[in-house]
Amino acid sequence: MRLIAEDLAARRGEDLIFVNVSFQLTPGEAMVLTGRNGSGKSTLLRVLAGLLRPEKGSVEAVFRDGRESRPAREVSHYLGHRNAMKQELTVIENLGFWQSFLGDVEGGEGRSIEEAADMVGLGGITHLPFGYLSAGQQRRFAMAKLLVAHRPVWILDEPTAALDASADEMFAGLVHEHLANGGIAIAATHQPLGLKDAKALVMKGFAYHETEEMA
Ligand SMILES: Nc1ncnc2c1ncn2[C@@H]1O[C@H](COP(=O)(O)OP(=O)(O)OP(=O)(O)O)[C@@H](O)[C@H]1O
Repeated sequence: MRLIAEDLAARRGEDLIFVNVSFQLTPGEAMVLTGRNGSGKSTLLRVLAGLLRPEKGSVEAVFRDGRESRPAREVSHYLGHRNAMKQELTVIENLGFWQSFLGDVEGGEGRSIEEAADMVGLGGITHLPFGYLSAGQQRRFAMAKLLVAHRPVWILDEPTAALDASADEMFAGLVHEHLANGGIAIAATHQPLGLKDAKALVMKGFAYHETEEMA
């Protein structure tokens, strides 16, 4: 599978936020978005995830040498600033909802909820209401959402902001494993996240730099 974005432009309110964004990613590749506050990183990630309609352009997952394609959103996980979990439901209920709502994309299988909880370092507390947990624990369980359904593209908006170093390291491990298994990751992040060989896309509003290997 390849992820192909062609000539994307997006508008927020009256303003065009960016234009002419194109890139291609293949299995195992990652891309990091950088750029000053307000340059459009979150906006681009929301367009890729299908949460915002682009003003122009398309982003598609292409299979079988281009003979088949699907909108990127159908093969993507989106981890945004918010955790997207209900406070009054338990962790099992929250993750169970996402597991059945997202479903597995052909070619892989999601983990069980307990296995995903172990992988984010929080096995054994999935019976608790989400709202009882600390902010760091809540974020770790939001990350577990990526594991309970198989989706080859991970779209990550500041996934580890405000987390401690051990959570950074744990998440870098998850992303690394995802890439090693042929996944794709696109992230706006100031943390390295094990993405040192990632492509870089520098958002500059209307102008932006071509993708390039990060130094
Ligand atoms: N819902 C909205 N309505 C109108 N304008 C918006 C909306 N959301 C964001 N914007 C504007 O779009 C521009 C890009 O915002 P965006 O959140 O994509 O930037 P960013 O690069 O992710 O910033 P940061 O690094 O601060 O997270 C900003 O000028 C912002 O004010």
